[in-house]
Amino acid sequence: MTAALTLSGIQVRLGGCEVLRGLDLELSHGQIRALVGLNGAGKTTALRVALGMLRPDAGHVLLHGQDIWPSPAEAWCRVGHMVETPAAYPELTARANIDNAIMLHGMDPSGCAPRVAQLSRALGMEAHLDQPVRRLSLGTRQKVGLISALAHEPSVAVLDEPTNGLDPLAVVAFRDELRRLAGQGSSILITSHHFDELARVSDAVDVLHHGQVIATITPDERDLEKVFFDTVLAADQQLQEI
Ligand SMILES: Nc1ncnc2c1ncn2[C@@H]1O[C@H](COP(=O)(O)OP(=O)(O)OP(=O)(O)O)[C@@H](O)[C@H]1O
Repeated sequence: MTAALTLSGIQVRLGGCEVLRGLDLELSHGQIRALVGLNGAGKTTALRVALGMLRPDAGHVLLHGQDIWPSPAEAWCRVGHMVETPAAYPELTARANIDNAIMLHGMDPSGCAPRVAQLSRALGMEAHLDQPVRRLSLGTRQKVGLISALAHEPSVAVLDEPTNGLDPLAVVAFRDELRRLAGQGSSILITSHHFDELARVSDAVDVLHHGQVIATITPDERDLEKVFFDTVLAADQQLQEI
């Protein structure tokens, strides 16, 4: 079966630095896959490439088997995403921001209203839907971003540090939501620094180090945090010996 999302041989140079150095990654149907790595490892850059927000210097990005270039905006619209700015228009209400995102995905906001209501309830966001985003706390803005990314039940979702700033109740609700989406066949790529959370929700965790995937861990088999540190330390040791 064709993968939902494939990144192959991705190379990116930014500001004279090699940020991604031949990154390969495959997201299967119904899979929750995570990218972990130290600050600056290239996680956000990889997601931006996956979404067609950044053109790689080399390599290919395939969405459901089709190269996303030369129409990256189309691919971007087909994928649920939250990378960098959770809610784009601070003067608009949370609901208007969410509706804008739904329209960006080519859907009718009224058709997605029940789903927005369900996600808002689950994430504890109902009371804030009609407030301007500029008045919302950081965690509440994050919820706006998550609802915007998931309201249209995307076949592929790409989420950068989705649980940042969420309260514990919202973290649990978000985890349930990811599992529900994956159970329906959606594929989800996330980044996070929260290993406990990743161990609970991910099917596979890729360790990104200096722009390359150096290991893939199945979290239910092993202590994720320990394997991460061992893998990164061993890679650095090898580099020093060269
Ligand atoms: N526009 C840019 N110009 C130059 N360098 C950049 C640019 N964007 C990112 N970088 C560099 O690319 C590297 C990877 O950044 P990226 O944001 O992808 O890392 P990350 O793994 O997401 O980090 P973090 O865990 O801190 O979020 C960093 O060294 C960063 O400084």
